[in-house]
Amino acid sequence: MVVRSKLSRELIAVFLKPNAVQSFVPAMDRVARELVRKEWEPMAGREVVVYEMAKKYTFELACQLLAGIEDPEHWAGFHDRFASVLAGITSVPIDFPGTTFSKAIKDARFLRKKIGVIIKEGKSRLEKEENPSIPDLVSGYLLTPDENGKFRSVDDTAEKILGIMIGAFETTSMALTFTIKISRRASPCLSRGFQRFNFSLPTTLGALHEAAMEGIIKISTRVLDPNTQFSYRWKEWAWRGCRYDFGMEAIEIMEIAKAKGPGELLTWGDIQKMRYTWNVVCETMRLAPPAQIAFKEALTDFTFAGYTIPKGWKICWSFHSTHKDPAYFPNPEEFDPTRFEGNGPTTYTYVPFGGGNRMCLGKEYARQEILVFIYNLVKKFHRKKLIPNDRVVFKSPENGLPICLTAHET
Ligand code: HEM
Repeated sequence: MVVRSKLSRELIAVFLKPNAVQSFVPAMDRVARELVRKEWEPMAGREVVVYEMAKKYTFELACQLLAGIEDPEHWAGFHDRFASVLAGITSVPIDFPGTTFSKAIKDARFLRKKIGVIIKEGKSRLEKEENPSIPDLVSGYLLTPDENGKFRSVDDTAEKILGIMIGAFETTSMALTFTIKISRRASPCLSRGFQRFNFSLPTTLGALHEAAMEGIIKISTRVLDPNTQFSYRWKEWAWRGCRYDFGMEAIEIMEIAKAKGPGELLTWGDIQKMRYTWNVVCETMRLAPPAQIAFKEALTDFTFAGYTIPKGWKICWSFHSTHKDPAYFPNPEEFDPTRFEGNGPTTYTYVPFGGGNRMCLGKEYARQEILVFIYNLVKKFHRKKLIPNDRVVFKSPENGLPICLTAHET
């Protein structure tokens, strides 16, 4: 059993390794653009709920890129069932009609069956191919034998795929929702500046200047000189100067957008340029970790804060406590993405993806899908929170973070 789960981990690790998932960026962008066209643009000026937008996007990606589902639209109706299974994992385990746990069991059974059908289709397709490729995780499972040289059963594969889809979809949706909740809105001045100056250096500086004049931000006068070369250093100053109140991520996103031809999809190279945006997301996940705990096993006896933990005990590690420790994060309640500049936090102090040999395998996949979503949102729209202080109940905003989108003028 242990060997099998190790093998399974290796298989997922190969599929999700950073240089393998790089090729997913255009596909992620295509899905996001479709959502912009079909769902977000028609809602301009009306209420949209960020958590729902994020779930739809991450779920569609999980269907296409992990499970190899070709008609994610058909599957869209099932994402409540995924949410139900997730709720069951953290519920009181009483299997009695009407309980969350009991509903989760039923929904898991339903989904396993549905995934099973996809797997069977994948299997017959792979059997017909002479040199079958591995375009998704399902194919990976079906084509890789276990330690006894046997291929996995449909049920076993369905179980694994269901687990990964659930883990992948909820955490990422949560990270996206909180990023929109916590990070500041892009200032209308910034966007006016973008339009007026066609996104160039004077744009940025002009927009910053305008924002400073309107009292939205406070920045050094040196940054405001529109004749200065827009070097990395300037950008850094601008970033520090406006201190994320400004939605600085919008600047780098607009610069990427400006360099793209019409219809040209994002690439991994573009994702690499979104450094500030990723710092904003990292800082959001520090304050609101999407997965809040992890279980670890003590490999030796050890003493912590006066308590002796014997070898073999299971330990519940709270990411919140680690992330709010002022020894590692001065003014821990302050939202400050600059903490992630340079080498960033020291090892095991920033752990939204866990740590050690069971650390999240989907970290790079998650980074890409989060940045692609933010790129598409920020590039197209201003956003206004409709309930600015939407209360966080348990671990998500009570109302899912309703916002109003307004398309940038073109
Ligand atoms: C923001 C998004 C995500 C967060 C915050 C997150 C967080 C985590 C955490 C905390 C763990 C447990 C680590 C530990 O015990 O030390 C984990 C495990 C895992 N995650 Fe993620 N995750 C995210 C997205 C994803 C995605 C998108 C995928 C797949 C595409 C994924 C696949 C996995 C897998 C396979 C494991 C199990 C690793 C193992 O047990 O060996 N995760 N994740």
